[in-house]
Amino acid sequence: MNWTIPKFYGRSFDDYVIYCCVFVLTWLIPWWTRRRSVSLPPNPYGPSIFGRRPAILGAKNIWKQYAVWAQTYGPVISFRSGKSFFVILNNAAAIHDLLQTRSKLYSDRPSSVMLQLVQQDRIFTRLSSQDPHFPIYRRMAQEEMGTRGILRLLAILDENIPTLLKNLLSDDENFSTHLRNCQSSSIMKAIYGYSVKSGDDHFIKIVERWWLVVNAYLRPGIWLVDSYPILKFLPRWMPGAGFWKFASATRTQTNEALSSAFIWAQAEIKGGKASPSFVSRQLARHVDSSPEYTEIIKQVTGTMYVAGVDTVLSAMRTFVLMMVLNPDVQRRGQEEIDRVIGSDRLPLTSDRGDLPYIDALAKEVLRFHPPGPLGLAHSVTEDDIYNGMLIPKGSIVVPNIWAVTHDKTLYPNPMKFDPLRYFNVQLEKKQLQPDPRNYVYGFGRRVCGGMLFADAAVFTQIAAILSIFTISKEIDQFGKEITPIVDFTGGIVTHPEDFVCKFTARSREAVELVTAAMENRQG
Ligand code: HEM
Repeated sequence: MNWTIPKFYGRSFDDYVIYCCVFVLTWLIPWWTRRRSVSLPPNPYGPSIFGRRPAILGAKNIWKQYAVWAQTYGPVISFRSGKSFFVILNNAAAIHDLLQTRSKLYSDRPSSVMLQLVQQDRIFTRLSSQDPHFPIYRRMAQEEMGTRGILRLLAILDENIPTLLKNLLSDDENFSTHLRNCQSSSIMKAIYGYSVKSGDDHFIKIVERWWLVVNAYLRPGIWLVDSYPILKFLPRWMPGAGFWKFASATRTQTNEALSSAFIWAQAEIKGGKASPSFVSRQLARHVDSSPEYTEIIKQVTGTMYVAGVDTVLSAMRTFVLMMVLNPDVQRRGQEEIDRVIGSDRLPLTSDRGDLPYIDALAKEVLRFHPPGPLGLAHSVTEDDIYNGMLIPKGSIVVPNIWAVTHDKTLYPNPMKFDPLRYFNVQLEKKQLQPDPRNYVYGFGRRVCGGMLFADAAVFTQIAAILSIFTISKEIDQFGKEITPIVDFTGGIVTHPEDFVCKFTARSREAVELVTAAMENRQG
């Protein structure tokens, strides 16, 4: 029998063989050789047998473990978890070189099958830097919360302080709840023009229920379907397809969390009753634009709430813990407030320039425990080579912010809580320690979209609390002081583990000041 080789598009099979050879010789082999000549960053776990690693990013204290490994393996370490390849950057130089200097390459976010299934890949913190809408998201955040926009928002932060102080006066046991409500109220007002009436607020509950789920279950590496995307074709009734149930419940929750307050704000604007807000200004600015813009405003503002409450709360809980454990620092802060502000009024956001010690104290809180010790993971869009190591395209790149803010070469004696480290006169070597805000708010094109708002909120709450209260150790039933342990939860945003303490009003005048501030607010 005679075999005839068929022709495709007028070319013979031989032609295609030759094209393939040319492709392999001119592109594939050099690429392969280049890739083989550099090695991956050291893997502290050693070779993996089954290709799957435990989900580790949100584990408690994992940032400390990475920092310890960095001492043995160098500042850049890597490992594989299922199909994901993780690169952890453990010092300021590596973070600067990759996430800042090569920001164009390193600004993507890791996506995953699960994120797409729950439709979370459109929220600000998760949006791909390759998405055509990404520059619009960033521009919007800049317009509303950048150096000019922030000036409109400072009054909101000041307005919410009297309620916080009043709540702490009447019920210091639940100080975390009061701190959370204060920050939630400020954000809801700034974003939607919505005034939160009680801690039991309907909109806040919706968002917080959703965020609890997201924080706990949407970390890279948790779901098997992320490592083995083929699993998404499993019929929903099959064992192992339980992720479908989670995905569909979370998708509904996501939609509700992003839409509820937004729809309320739209109705207020339509009815001519709205107070100025992020939503009202942006809707007015894009009044003739497509519905696409409305969707973007909804995604951006919804993310602002979730990104902005837990983070500030974490910093404030660390502040309270540090005040319990460092009474000298607390006293010094109070002295500065008494000297500069006096006892006739509460400190305001605008007092920052006159309160350098409180300013330093706020920085030290962020350094001592960055609310996101591992920041938010970036992802790299091309193969890259750094210091002779290959960072493969698609790697999940994690900045270990905690390791930087506890690097002895930058911050001597890093476990000491010491605001004086930012005053160069205090340092024998005259070496100024870097401002930790350069690290704790993230890097490059993905730097925190609400950084100035967050920073002003942390400063104002700290100054106001120290002007009215002394925070101290709680006394147990046997009359002994309870010393809290310095220990932090796992998660993306991490908090001090629950602890008890007392808020005692510093004087009768302080109590009267709070009462008067509340009356002014209501009047
Ligand atoms: C002390 C409080 C806060 C800290 C420590 C903090 C820290 C961070 C960090 C580390 C990132 C990731 C940056 C990166 O990927 O390199 C981030 C992103 C972000 N933050 Fe904050 N944040 C805080 C408060 C806020 C507030 C109050 C808002 C809004 C009102 C906000 C909005 C955002 C947004 C929208 C992003 C996503 C930016 C993007 O993906 O392009 N944050 N933040």
